[in-house]
Amino acid sequence: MSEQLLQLTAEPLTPEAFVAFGEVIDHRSATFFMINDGRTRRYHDLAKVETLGEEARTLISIFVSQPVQMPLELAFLERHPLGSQAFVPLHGERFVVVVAPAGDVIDPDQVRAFVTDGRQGVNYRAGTWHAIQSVLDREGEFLVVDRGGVGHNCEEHPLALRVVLK
Ligand SMILES: NC(=O)N[C@@H](O)C(=O)O
Ligand code: NI
Repeated sequence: MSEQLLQLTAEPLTPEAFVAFGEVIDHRSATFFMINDGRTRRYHDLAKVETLGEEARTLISIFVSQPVQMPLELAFLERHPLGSQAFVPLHGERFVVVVAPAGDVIDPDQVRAFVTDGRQGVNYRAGTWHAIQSVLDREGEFLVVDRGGVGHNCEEHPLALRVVLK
């Protein structure tokens, strides 16, 4: 039996809409305190880095990704059970975010699609199902913070998806 194609329209990303999946990394919606003799605003602790399991450690990487074409056709979502994963654009790149709540089965009714505004990053909570990075418009460079260590930390869940922008 062919798998049902799930069609989604990407909504503008907001911290409130994303709360079930992790955090939106965006200083514009955050508080700060002054440091460096009043020269720097520190927008502190914007997202929770999770690193679980044997020899777990935090990795800082750079992803340079080619843009996706819309509508975005996806065949699976993935999850990282042993750690969070954050993506922060380095040059104002917009990207598409597709997520579903953690759990061993994905309920199609709970899958959500978002589009960022170029100033936002995301931090997927450990176990949150998500599409692989999907940058729009042009080649994108992202700072990525996620988990290294022993153990398998990337699982896929087949799901036929088509995502459109409004
Ligand atoms: N595999 C990898 O490092 N990246 C993916 O997890 C992704 O979410 O893009
Ligand atoms: Ni991932």
